[in-house]
Amino acid sequence: MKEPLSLAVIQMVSQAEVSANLVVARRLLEQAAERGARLAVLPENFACMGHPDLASLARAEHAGHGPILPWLRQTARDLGLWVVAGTLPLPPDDRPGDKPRACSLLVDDRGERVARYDKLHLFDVDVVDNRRRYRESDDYAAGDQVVVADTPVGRLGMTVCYDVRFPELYGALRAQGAELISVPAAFTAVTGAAHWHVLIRARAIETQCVMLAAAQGGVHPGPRETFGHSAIVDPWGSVLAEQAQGEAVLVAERDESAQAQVRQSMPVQAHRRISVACAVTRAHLSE
Ligand SMILES: O=C(O)CNC(=O)[C@H](CS)NC(=O)CCC(=O)C(=O)O
Repeated sequence: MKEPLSLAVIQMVSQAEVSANLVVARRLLEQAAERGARLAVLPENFACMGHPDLASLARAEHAGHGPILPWLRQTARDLGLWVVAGTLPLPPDDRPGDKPRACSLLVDDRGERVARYDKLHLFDVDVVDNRRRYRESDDYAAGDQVVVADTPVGRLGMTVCYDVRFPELYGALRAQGAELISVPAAFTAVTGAAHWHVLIRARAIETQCVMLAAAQGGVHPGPRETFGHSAIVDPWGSVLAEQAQGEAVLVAERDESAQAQVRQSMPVQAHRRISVACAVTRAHLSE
């Protein structure tokens, strides 16, 4: 018998203080490891929601003085767990003076960094909630790369939150062989209620990938309310596990033969008539 490939999605209600969020994240990752997970996905901004000075935090992390990266390496190593570290603010590796990006890091079970994905689509949107206006580009610059990485649970495509509204990114990930797709998120309560489930299930169905959607779900400083409903969705679009609000650990097994069956019986990748050129446009990059 092959060892099961268990996947975990962590839901949090992160606050402004980094150290307190890291204590919570550690406890939830421990639960994921105890339940047999090989890879776990943390939500967007797991370590800081409503942090007053993201630029300084990003600079400190890049310089190796921040609290988050050493914590991440240590936790992954202690628990023997691959971790998708939701997002944290980091400048580009080779340009530490640049504006931070919303960076999703993949670390392996020895705590080594395996991949870095910088959120491509920034949430500059007017929403009818108590904040009304989101301008993510005030704090962050956009990424410029599509990223897949091989893990023991399969080939992972990396995305973040608002990206989930841009199916061509997911098509590019499928074309690059993705079998699982991570979506750390902090959807607003308003847009989440209207669109979240449709979007994550549609991306699962279109790509025939497992969607690992790790959300923030509750009330944060601001105040700001996030939708939650973290979920693991299988390649047929079925929701295998879900949590509406509050801290949670979701675990599900990757069924490789079921995924192969879906892809074989409905070969959408072979049927594709329109291929979208997979060049990331730089036109929207700020600065
Ligand atoms: O700013 C932070 O503290 C954390 N980052 C976020 O919350 C990000 C950028 S503001 N949120 C989204 O992308 C929401 C997308 C969304 O809600 C939708 O597409 O409807």
